[in-house]
Amino acid sequence: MVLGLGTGSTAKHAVDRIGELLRQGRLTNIIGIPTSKKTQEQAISLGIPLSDLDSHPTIDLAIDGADEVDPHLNLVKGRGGSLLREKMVEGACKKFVCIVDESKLVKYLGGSGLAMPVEVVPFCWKFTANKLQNSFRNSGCVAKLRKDCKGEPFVTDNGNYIVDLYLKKDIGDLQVASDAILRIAGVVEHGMFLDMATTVIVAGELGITIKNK
Ligand SMILES: O=C[C@H](O)[C@H](O)[C@H](O)COP(=O)(O)O
Repeated sequence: MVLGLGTGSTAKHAVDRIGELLRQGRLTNIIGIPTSKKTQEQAISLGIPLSDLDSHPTIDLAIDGADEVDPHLNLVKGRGGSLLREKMVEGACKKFVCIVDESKLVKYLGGSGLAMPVEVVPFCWKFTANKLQNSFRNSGCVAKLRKDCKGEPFVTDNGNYIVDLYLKKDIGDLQVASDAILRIAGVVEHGMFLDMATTVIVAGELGITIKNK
């Protein structure tokens, strides 16, 4: 089985568990495809055999977290900065299981008021950020360059920057918004994962809910 290994505080538990099952001999014959350098390091430390999309262009199952989930199981991802590799790996999956707690459920993407990440090339990032902000001005969009803890631009695993979009209102048709973002030269990828999750597992006060596509 080829397994996409997600990134973030939630996915970390899943990767730990996969490592544990392997060690106990309860899981055999798996290959992991990590979605970030951090997950790659974690998987190596757990002895999980790894490969990549070049060698395994079809993935059986990916497990990952998300930042927002809308009622149609569309997601926002990338507040940890790993959206590009996640989108490549999870876009190549037969099944994509997303695990969240109920604080991640939103009425519409961007509805948490938190960042909607867009990965951009560093070259003239302000130009790209302005284009992004203008594209969504009707939704009260503010575009900000993400900084690291030293106040320097946050650099992704791919050597790019992240521009976070903060929205005051619904951006409307998500596919139209996605196409508009991807048409801007300088944009590499955005954190909206539309129609990609096949299952979302939601942990809440009253237990676990499983939502299937
Ligand atoms: O870039 C980060 C990933 O998209 C994460 O999967 C997402 O931010 C959710 O992370 P967490 O499980 O830590 O809330």
